[in-house]
Amino acid sequence: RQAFPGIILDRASEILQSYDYVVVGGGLSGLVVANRLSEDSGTTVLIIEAGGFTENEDWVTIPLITSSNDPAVGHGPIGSKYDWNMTSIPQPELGNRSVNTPAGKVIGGGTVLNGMVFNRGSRADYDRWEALGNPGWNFENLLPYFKKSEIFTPPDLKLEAEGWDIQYNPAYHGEHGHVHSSFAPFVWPSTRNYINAMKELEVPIINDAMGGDATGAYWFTQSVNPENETRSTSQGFYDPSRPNLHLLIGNRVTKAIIESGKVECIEFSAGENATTSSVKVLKEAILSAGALHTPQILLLSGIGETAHLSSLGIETVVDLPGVGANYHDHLLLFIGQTVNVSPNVANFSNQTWTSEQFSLYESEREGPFTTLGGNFFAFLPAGTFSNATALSSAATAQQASHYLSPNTPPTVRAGYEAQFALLTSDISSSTVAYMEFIFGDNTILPALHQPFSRGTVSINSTSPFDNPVIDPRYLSNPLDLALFVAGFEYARKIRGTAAMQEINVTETYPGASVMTSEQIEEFVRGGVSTEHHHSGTASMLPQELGGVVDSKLRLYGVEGLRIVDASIVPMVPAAHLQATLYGIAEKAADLIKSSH
Ligand SMILES: Cc1cc2nc3c(=O)[nH]c(=O)nc-3n(C[C@H](O)[C@H](O)[C@H](O)COP(=O)(O)OP(=O)(O)OC[C@H]3O[C@@H](n4cnc5c(N)ncnc54)[C@H](O)[C@@H]3O)c2cc1C
Repeated sequence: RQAFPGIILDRASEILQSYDYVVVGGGLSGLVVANRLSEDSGTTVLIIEAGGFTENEDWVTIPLITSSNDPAVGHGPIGSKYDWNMTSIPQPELGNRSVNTPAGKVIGGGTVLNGMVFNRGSRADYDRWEALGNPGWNFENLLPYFKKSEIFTPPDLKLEAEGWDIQYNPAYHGEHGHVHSSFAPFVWPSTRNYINAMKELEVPIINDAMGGDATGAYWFTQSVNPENETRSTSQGFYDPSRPNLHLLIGNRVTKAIIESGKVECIEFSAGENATTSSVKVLKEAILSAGALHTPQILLLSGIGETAHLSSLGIETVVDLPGVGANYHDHLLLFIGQTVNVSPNVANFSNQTWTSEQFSLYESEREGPFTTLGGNFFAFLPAGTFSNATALSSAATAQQASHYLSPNTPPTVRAGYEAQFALLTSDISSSTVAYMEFIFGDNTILPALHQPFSRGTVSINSTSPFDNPVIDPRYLSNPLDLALFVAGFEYARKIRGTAAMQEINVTETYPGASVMTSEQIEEFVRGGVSTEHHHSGTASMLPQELGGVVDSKLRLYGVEGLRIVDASIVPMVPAAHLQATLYGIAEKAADLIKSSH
């Protein structure tokens, strides 16, 4: 082979001895960073990814199938060979349930598994990052990067002809990026009732929520390529024609070797019994293994809290107590319902109808197979769906870090206190959303978007082939449970509106057996699951606040090592995470380029 064939490599022996940049993980963030760094043909870049490529199976690419777990339409990639198939440790506040925590083990990472909701949070969600000590990390500064990543397509005129009033503002969108954002060409008829229900409840309808005004109800885009109505992933950022970009698949990074405070090499291996190889880093290594694996790699490299490292016999290279701390996530709750309007998702139980719709998708790229089951969601401030005054008093009465794990390091505690102050004061804000309400025909799912609880990702083995220990400590702060109870009750209020009653929206699960606050609490504990927005496990924060990276995403204490993935997010925004991460990775690439 030539020295730089620009190919996908599946054997360690084929790679060069050294690269300017080694990117760990070819998921969402890793592929964006690798793309931008390799734009300069004189710069050499290697990506090392544990998984491989998909074969563009229907269950990965067709929006309805891939985002569904409805046996009538088929199962998506969760639980498949493209998933790491991990679970959390038992969660005491969830009745000791372990929660499934799917994560992409594939080129494209989570973007191959995800539900394709593509939206951004409110201005205030991002401005908080700057307030926590990260200069330049605010909405205004991020917007150009959000736009840079995106290939936006306006709604099809057909939707307007059908009477759907979908507005957009071109100033908030980009057209020259590599991930598609588009509106599904099909809208379930019940959406009209949802929209009217929101109006009835005086929830603002936002014309285009991508511009930082995102508290209210709105149409959202999907990461779907409108030309063929198939999933658009971060693989769009992978350019195989570049000879200076190498991609090694099927290999797991086992650790970073640090000498005299600088990254020297990245070690990797194809399997537990395979040999370990290493590649020299000339400029920087970028960890983009995701919020569940990046802390594992750091800990295996001797970067973390000394007490944790020494309990496993790992020598400390950098004592950084924030590694694996500040874990937080959005949680959601399934509540079942039926609607009486035609068609609705219950039609999928009719095989003939489903086959007809599938044929329509195959021939015209139209119909319900182009959607995720819903196109219009609400992101609401606490004051809209709960008694914000009571919640605010309860938060104010709390000692900020009382509900953290007792062995939380002091710097992490201090960082949480700063976040807690923001979470508490924003309960009364009208521009910060605390819960999302996902609408579909068979459910209204409340999802917690400003969690007060914090957990950890750690390790209990020195083998890089063992899974990390995921302890989200879901609902460990009782304010999260209180928010859920209010969210559950608000979902009933939505169902009770005249607009929803026009189509007889009826709760089928849990139904009348769950009425009191205590019963709702029990239902929440038994039912919540992850919305897959794991964040914060290597937070961008000042070191005295438990930070792992600085505002240029450089790891404290090591030269030439940056982190670019969901683990740097210090406080998760009230939005599904991918659109935010695409923007972060774009900004990170510029930060890296400007320092060399
Ligand atoms: C089931 C599911 C549904 C979701 N739904 C939505 C949604 O609808 N909308 C939305 O906005 N977001 C959604 N998300 C979230 C979003 O996809 C993730 O937040 C995002 O993919 C995280 O990006 P990342 O770069 O941090 O990590 P990832 O995209 O997870 O990439 C990490 C990559 O690193 C690789 N890796 C890990 N460890 C190693 C190692 N040791 N060596 C080599 N490679 C390694 C992994 O295989 C993976 O490819 C969903 C996620 C999931 C899992």
